[in-house]
Amino acid sequence: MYSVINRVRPAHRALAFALRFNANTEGSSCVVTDGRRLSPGVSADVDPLRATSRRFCSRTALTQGLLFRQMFELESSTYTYLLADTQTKEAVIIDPVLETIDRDLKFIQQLGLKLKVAVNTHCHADHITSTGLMKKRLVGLKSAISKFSGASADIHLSEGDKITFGKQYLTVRETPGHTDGCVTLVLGDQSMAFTGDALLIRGCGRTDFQQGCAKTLYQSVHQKIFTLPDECLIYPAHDYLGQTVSTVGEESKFNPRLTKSLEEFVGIMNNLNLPKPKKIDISVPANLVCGVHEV
Ligand SMILES: N[C@@H](CCC(=O)N[C@@H](CSS)C(=O)NCC(=O)O)C(=O)O
Repeated sequence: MYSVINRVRPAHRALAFALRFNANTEGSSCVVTDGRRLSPGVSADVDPLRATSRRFCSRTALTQGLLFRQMFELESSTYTYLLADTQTKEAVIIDPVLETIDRDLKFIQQLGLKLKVAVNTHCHADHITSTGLMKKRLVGLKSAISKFSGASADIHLSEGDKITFGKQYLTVRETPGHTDGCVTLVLGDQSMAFTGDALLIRGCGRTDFQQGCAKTLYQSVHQKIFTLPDECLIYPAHDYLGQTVSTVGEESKFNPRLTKSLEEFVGIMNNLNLPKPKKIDISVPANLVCGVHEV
């Protein structure tokens, strides 16, 4: 971990430390960003140039018997989540990244967890999943992804499926639009939702490749995420501004894209003009085979 942090720019290093040491605690944590340009339709409420002094809520759910960790991968700004039952030690990892496999496996080993399932919220375009390699390193680990993703996995998920670990479980809600195979994973007591790229904090996943469809995404978010309790914590697959967590209540009130009408939303999404992810041409083919393409 230290060697990774030492190779990066000072602002990134500070962000990594802030996320490692301050996230997942009660109250709020100070995080730092590197002044990225905001995408069209993304709120300027979080000014990246002034974000060094901003504080972001990082409260976690208080579900009894749940261990929860949010981990960050710097290059793709991806969040990986680890959830475990504190009694049985059975665990699930969400959206693990190839570059951070050693960190994640070391952490799992240190905490004495039995990792049952590695689940991807969708076939990622910007980074390669570590799921396939993790399966090679952890006997009995199963991979899971939506049946609509087109990707190979041990478990193909569909609406209403439950991923259990000890007394805890995640329920699958299909939330297509960024890709056909996007799912949101909701903790059993509906206190947390892992939204992948469907809903980001004050943003959402782009809809300009991999079967993306703005109208479908709008309907997914409104029907499958905004119908969760207002207090439900939102944990996305990415954040580019140092934000760590939001809630259904906040996003349904303040999300600059998804509070618009369907027509306005489609207009915003069709005019984002974002450069394509740098690693898309290697990530997608690799993620279609659990990240082990030509490995
Ligand atoms: N610069 C990054 C890619 C950034 C990006 O396109 N992010 C995606 C999610 S990963 S496919 C996205 O949906 N962004 C939404 C937005 O509004 O920014 C790279 O080169 O990898």
